[in-house]
Amino acid sequence: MKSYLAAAIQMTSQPDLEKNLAAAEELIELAVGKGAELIGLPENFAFMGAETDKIAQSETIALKADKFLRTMAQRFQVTILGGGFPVPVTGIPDKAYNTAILVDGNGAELARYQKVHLFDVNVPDGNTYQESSTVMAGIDLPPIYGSDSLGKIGLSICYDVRFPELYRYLSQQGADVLFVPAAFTAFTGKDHWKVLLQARAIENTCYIIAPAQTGNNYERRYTHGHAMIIDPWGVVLADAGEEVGVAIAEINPQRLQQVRRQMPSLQHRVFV
Ligand SMILES: O=C(O)CNC(=O)[C@H](CS)NC(=O)CCC(=O)C(=O)O
Repeated sequence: MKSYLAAAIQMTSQPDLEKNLAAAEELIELAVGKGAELIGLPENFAFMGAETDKIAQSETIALKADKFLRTMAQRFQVTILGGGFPVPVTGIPDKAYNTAILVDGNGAELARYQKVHLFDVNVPDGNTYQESSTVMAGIDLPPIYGSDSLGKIGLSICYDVRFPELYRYLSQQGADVLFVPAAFTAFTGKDHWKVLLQARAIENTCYIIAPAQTGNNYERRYTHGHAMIIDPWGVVLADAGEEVGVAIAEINPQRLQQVRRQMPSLQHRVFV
């Protein structure tokens, strides 16, 4: 593993696939221009809109998002995480998996994860979130991709961040870098987002790359923003604020080793 720059992209995706992919392309280009070699796009990067619209278009979204990620990774010779887009479930027409994929500079898929924890929560922001009405929950623990140059990369999506056992599993498998692409609500995000991410970084002594949605995506849906990269000590290295943009920071294996020497808590686990 070498030192390199990673990017957490922040966007305001809307119910418009082509528009979102065009915006994502610009932001990827911006990140590449700044030297990023590992780039994450947020949950719902390709489409963010009413659940019924999303499911109606899921076949097209799945095909185009997949192709887009491969094309971008190849064109810019970088590794890209597509932080969550709907992939239809065979035989069940009204359901899709909320899927994240990691692709390399050859356009090859390295890892795939289907979101396990679904956001069925009545947030006091005027919205009821019932993700399970259109999303099929994944049943498998997330994968880790071991890259010689970028380190061991673990996947997760958004609401998963509230379930520390998932990240404990990933760190036990040797993860160095944990992706948490999200579309956190503005309401929960203001109090929970940064704290949860820092906790996952500190307790697992891993880097966290957390791409995010921000602003008013559609109707009454407001997302929190603050795409960020956090180091294994819990220090926020970069924070995209609330505007569309990119948070960029160095992923450094020496820093990982240093923190793991200074705080060897992973070696002191008793139960899991
Ligand atoms: O809002 C939308 O339209 C799109 N959102 C999403 O796709 C997903 C599932 S509904 N959002 C979350 O998981 C938010 C979690 C969260 O905010 C928390 O854990 O507090």
